[in-house]
Amino acid sequence: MSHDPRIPVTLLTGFLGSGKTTLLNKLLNNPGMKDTAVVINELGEAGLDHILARTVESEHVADNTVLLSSGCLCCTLTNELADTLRDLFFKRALSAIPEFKRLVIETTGMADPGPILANLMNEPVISSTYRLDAVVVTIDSQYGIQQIEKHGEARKQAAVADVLLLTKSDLATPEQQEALAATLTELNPGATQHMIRHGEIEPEHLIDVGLFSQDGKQAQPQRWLRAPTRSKAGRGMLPKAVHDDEIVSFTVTLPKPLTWDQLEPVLKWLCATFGEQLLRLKGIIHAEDQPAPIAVHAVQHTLYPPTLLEGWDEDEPLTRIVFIGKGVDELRVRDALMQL
Ligand SMILES: Nc1nc2c(ncn2[C@@H]2O[C@H](COP(=O)(O)OP(=O)(O)OP(=O)(O)O)[C@@H](O)[C@H]2O)c(=O)[nH]1
Repeated sequence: MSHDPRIPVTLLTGFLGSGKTTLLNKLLNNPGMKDTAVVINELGEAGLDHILARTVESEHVADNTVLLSSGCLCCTLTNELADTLRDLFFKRALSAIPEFKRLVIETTGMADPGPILANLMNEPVISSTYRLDAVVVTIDSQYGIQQIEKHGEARKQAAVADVLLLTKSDLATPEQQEALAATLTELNPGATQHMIRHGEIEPEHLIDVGLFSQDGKQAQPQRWLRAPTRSKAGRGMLPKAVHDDEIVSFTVTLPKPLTWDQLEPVLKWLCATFGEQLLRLKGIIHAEDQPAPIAVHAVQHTLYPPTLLEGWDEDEPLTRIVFIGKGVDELRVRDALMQL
């Protein structure tokens, strides 16, 4: 287990028209974002030119911008995403393009983030050179609730987010804004929420918000996990019943330290059991056989190698594992973990 030198990736997604491109344009014009490579996935050829023109205002970014336009990253283009990321990495290594320090991937509005995340993390060359920093999701303040209710894609996007951006706040009433914030808190209590207009937000809220910051130092694991120190429901309380297709997010807090050797098989079993239903798993583990806390991460069937963190930044070390899934049986998960 070691610190992570890989290139951080921000996955920017959000429903059709929710403000992804507006946000990206603003971000890329921020001086703090100058060493950024960008992969943009648009459905169809239409609109590419104007996006290109708007996005690539700085030459630095122009060289490092790739457009994938013949399909959607989550369905037809998964290999192309892998090829593109590999290509960018090798060009960077050969100094054929300006050295970039981070990558932003903008998906189409109908993208299912699950397969994209799995692709990012499962392809060996990609996962050895890039690491997911955060999933940033834009949600239209006016129409977001309707879109989440009607479209599974919008719901999944919001559920896996680390950062939720409630866009177009100038177009929504205070009631709409409050209702959307409450809906999102219920769907994804662990994500941070920011209300924005015209894509304006400081990059520090979206970039390097994962486990490690740009200078290679550990960022804030607590912020990365975004799980309450104490489960709101309290230990031992029964979780709500869920429908098979409902996206749930819950945190399991373990009462005592354990060893990685004890925990790993159970996490692998959970990944194998829930597979595609498990959109994301993130955890900070108090392992008594390790000198410091460890961070774990899983997507669908895959559990990733754990990372050793620097130390606890809270008084009482506590194992917390966040599950985000569709139809994941919370009771079964708690049962399996509590038996440790
Ligand atoms: N009034 C207002 N309009 C906004 C705001 N943010 C974005 N828009 C407009 O909303 C429309 C859609 O924004 P885009 O940034 O293109 O949205 P997108 O998510 O990239 O759209 P797709 O690529 O189609 O999924 C554009 O006309 C933007 O100018 C905002 O804060 N306020």
